[in-house]
Amino acid sequence: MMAIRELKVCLLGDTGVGKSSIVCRFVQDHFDHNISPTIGASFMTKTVPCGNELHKFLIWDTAGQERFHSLAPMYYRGSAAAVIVYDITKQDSFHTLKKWVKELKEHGPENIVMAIAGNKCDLSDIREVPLKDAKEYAESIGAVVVETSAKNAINIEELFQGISRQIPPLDPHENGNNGAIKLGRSETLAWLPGRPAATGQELSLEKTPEKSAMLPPNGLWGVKCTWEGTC
Ligand SMILES: Nc1nc2c(ncn2[C@@H]2O[C@H](COP(=O)(O)OP(=O)(O)OP(=O)(O)O)[C@@H](O)[C@H]2O)c(=O)[nH]1
Repeated sequence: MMAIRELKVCLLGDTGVGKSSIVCRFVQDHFDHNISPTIGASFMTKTVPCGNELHKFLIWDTAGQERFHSLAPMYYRGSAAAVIVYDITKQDSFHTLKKWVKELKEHGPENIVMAIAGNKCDLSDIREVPLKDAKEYAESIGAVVVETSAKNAINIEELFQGISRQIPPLDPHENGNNGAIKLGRSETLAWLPGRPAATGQELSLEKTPEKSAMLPPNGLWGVKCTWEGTC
């Protein structure tokens, strides 16, 4: 049995830190020296295995330029995870990262997984942000942290694997109060686009409309689950 989960992920951070380059490396294994600044946001997907599940990342790469800041809530709202990127050669970008974390804590989804990427680690000879500082900060906010290089394909897969590991697995054999949903053969949970579902909210099952399931206590963050095979 394999569950496919769609996980909305957004990338946030200063302009020029390498958000688009990270996504491009992860999805297409490609690096473009002349990549243009993002206008608004761009969208890509990639599916990776995680234990007994497949995680389909729905990746929203936001524009880092200040004039686009007000659009960000559209992308982090309903996200299962946020990748907040700074450039290890620019201390300012690390300050901006802290502002994003504050905004996420105040206005983002309650259970959002935060992953910090210190990008451009191929330029460590001109680094301004010590890895130790990033690790201490990440620990203080309970975030995953890794230094990456989109250019040299360092730790890009690991960054997304780190997110996957933080997403609690769904257990189709549990039910009710302890947090999972029992589904029959080939049943599909309704998609809850763009908003976390409330605790205990009822979901209709698309293929068996007479049945319903209760959401786990911590909500599902807009996750669509397709169970294949027999439960
Ligand atoms: N040396 C090095 N350069 C990188 C790396 N990642 C990105 N760059 C370069 O940094 C510049 C900005 O990269 P982008 O991916 O456009 O940055 P961004 O954060 O998406 O920028 P916005 O779209 O404006 O928010 C480009 O010239 C990239 O080629 C990296 O890992 N190492």
